[in-house]
Amino acid sequence: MPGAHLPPGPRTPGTVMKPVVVVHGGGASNFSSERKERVRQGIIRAAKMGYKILRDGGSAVDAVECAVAILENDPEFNAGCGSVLNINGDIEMDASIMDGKDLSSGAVSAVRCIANPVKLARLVMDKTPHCFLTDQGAAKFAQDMGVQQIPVEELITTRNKKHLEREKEELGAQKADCAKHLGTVGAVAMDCRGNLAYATSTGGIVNKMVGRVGDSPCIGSGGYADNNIGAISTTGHGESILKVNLARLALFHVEQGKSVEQAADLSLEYMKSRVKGLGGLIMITKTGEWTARWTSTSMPWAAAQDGKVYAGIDLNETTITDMCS
Ligand SMILES: NC(=O)C[C@H](N)C(=O)O
Repeated sequence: MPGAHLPPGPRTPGTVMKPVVVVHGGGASNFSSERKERVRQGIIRAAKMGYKILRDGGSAVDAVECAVAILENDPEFNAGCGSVLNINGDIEMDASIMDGKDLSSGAVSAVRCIANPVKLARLVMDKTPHCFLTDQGAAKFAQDMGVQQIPVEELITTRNKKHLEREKEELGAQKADCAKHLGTVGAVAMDCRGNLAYATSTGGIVNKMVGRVGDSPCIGSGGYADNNIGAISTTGHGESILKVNLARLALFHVEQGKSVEQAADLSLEYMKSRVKGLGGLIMITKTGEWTARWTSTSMPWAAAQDGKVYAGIDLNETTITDMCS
């Protein structure tokens, strides 16, 4: 069963916490078994790389940025290379990142022709007085920061071209089910100093209008991190997630004393009953409890802690392996 692992206890200054990273590959419908294996390998690789940073004493923010960048570079996931296409057959990507130590945040939306939107979001957080840059302003900032421009063709996969064609034939882009909203990526981490962070990155939803911005870059919807509560990254139908502020809603339940799993389920169920939205989330509380929960058909996820890697895609399917295997 994912989550509810032994909390390492409350933090006092100087206490060394047990680091943990949890990643997701987006709320999804069913995969072919061949693709499932590639997705599983990708998600486990990201968790292991994020954990390595934590184990070497790195920060939670560095770990989530690294894990999400790895998934952005993997064409199996809907973020960076592998992003779904909008109505014009173009790619517009959204990403955000947050440091739970001081609530500093960075986000970008509608960015094109860069490999790693999460790194641009990190630059917004670290190098500007703002939290969120969009479209042309974000593109200009990327240029000023020396972020390499790449041709959009490098981000577009054959699978996503076919996906858009199919979607246009079916004319089903506005459906609130999660089946079409695959593959957004996210990570949450706690470092050995007890700091929490999250990052989320996405190509959004297939056949979206030009300029459509989803939940993923919106602090409080696509994710949140506060050392005093927990860290969370969400996925699913963006319009539904925005309407209920899913990330902050789940952390509110944690603040009210709910367990990490209860908080996850209460917020996901609320989104389902109130706006018929499906999705999923990964979350770590300030005491180090973690979980991965979803109402979509499946959600690839992996967690790394204490030399072990936990992973799953479908409900009731968790594998536990040694980190070095
Ligand atoms: N797959 C996803 O999670 C999609 C993302 N939440 C969006 O609506 O932009």
